[in-house]
Amino acid sequence: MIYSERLAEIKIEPLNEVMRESIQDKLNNKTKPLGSLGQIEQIALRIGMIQNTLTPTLSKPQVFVFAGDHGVCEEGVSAFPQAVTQQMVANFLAGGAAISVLARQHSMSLGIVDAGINGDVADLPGLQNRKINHGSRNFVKELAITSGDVVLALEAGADVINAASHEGGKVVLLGEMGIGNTTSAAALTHFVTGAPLAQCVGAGTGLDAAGIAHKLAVIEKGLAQHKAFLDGAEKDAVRLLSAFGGYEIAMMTGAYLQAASHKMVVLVDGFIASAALAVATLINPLVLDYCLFSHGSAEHGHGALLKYFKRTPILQLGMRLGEGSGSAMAYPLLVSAVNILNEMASFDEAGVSASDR
Ligand SMILES: O=C(O)c1ccc[n+]([C@@H]2O[C@H](COP(=O)([O-])O)[C@@H](O)[C@H]2O)c1
Ligand SMILES: Cc1cc2nc[nH]c2cc1C
Repeated sequence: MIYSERLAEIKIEPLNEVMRESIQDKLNNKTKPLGSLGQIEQIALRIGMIQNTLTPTLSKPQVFVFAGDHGVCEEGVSAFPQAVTQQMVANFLAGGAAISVLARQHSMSLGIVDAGINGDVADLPGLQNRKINHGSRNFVKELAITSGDVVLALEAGADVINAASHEGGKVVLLGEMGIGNTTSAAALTHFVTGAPLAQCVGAGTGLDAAGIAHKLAVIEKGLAQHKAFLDGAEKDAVRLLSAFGGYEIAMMTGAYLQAASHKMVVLVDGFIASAALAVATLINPLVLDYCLFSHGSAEHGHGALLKYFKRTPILQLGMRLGEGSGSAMAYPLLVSAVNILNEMASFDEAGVSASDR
């Protein structure tokens, strides 16, 4: 599936299996019982394989939060009003949001990207303007995004990462902000994973049981609306994003692909960030090799995505905020994993007796 020349240029290399064995050997020879650092060892292994080295480094972690609005909000699918998207964007830039605090704590740069906010926010200092539209359209009534605009969004996401890579970044954390986006993400999750829709729909920002039932009914209407459009192309990334949106999700999809092509370590955030990655796997499944899953989101549908990826998240903290906040929480563990691989003594070096079994 080639959507544009720009996207066709994004090539992702498979990881080097020979390096897997060398890193595993190095980990096995550290002064500890075999496998005793559990998942930290798998994190070190993946980062080493991504960078194709026994001595990986994690310089310049960069967080990007992609923000966009969703026309389907007019169906009453979120506990919060749409205006919160742009209000939170102002909060990110002013330094008062959760991701602002965490990015400061870990000395990460924080880039906020207007992917499709429904408001005139161009005057907000520091905002990256990649706006394609003032929000997606209501997918219950029409296509959320034209196919042409989906391609533009994929390309814009890739461009954001290209710029980050030119600055020497080796690690990216992709987050999002968009009132209503768990509704889009639920529809996408259903199509990509094949899980029943009810397993993909949850409370989002805080719906009660009646609210969730209404949200499910709204998405079912959307599925019926786009049945003909998707017929025979249920796993076509551009058609799926066109049917259900949103701009920030499509930009993240492009960003994941470009980050993997640059061999960056990619930290995947919660439900919406994972849904965007799931769509990216339809374009190139190798993208997954470059990703670490920061946390299991409390949003109901995240389980279906993690099952589809066949991967275990690093943290289980009951989080469901978005913004890249789970990834920022998990980042210090990546630093620990890399330090273990680089600095911990081997049995030989430390003169410690290895296991005789
Ligand atoms: O990342 C998650 O797992 C997550 C789960 C639930 C909600 N959110 C955030 O909440 C917003 C979407 O929720 P909603 O109810 O408006 O669809 C959006 O801004 C997301 O960043 C994020
Ligand atoms: C306040 C608020 C902050 C958020 N951050 C990400 N999604 C969000 C949704 C709401 C409602």
